[in-house]
Amino acid sequence: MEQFAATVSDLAQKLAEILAENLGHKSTFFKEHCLPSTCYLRMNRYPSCPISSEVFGLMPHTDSDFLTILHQDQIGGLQLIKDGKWIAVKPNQEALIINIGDLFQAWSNDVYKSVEHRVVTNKAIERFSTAYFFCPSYESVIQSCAEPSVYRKFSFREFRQQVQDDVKKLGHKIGLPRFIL
Ligand SMILES: O=C(O)CCC(=O)C(=O)O
Ligand SMILES: [Fe+2]
Repeated sequence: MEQFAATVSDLAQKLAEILAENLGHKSTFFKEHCLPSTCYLRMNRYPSCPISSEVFGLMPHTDSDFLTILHQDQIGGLQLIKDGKWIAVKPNQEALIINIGDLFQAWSNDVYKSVEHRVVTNKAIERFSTAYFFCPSYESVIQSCAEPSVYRKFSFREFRQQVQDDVKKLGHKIGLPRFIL
């Protein structure tokens, strides 16, 4: 697991730099703000569920980070929204899935989009996945790399707090729309 974390941590740094350079920004932001101590791994277990059509493994959401690197087993269940339709992501244990998170959407001024995804459960078989969340420190300020900016600048702490408050009050995350100028 430590080896996996080290490998995906390097990969996340490289991908973030490439995605930033692609927008014309040779950014040191990610090296300075996204450290091994501010990123984290989550191991997900989805028990089998006889009423799978009524129960999500994971509710529809976007990730509150820059990038997520995901490894899933052969069971399947991850879906993402494309043109208003839920599309199943074909399970492939030899592949990693890269998701753009909310912070990259804000940083790129909506050029990169944080994809909405969910997990449906399997009637008979449990499923496992491992997700690496590429996050900055709570003090880091996320600001658009282009003008005019779609979102006001915010600290990662502020963003997480707003998400938590919304989930508590409304039962779901609002996310970036809270920060539109
Ligand atoms: O288990 C999966 O395939 C997705 C996990 C996920 O979206 C998350 O942990 O945020
Ligand atoms: Fe997710």
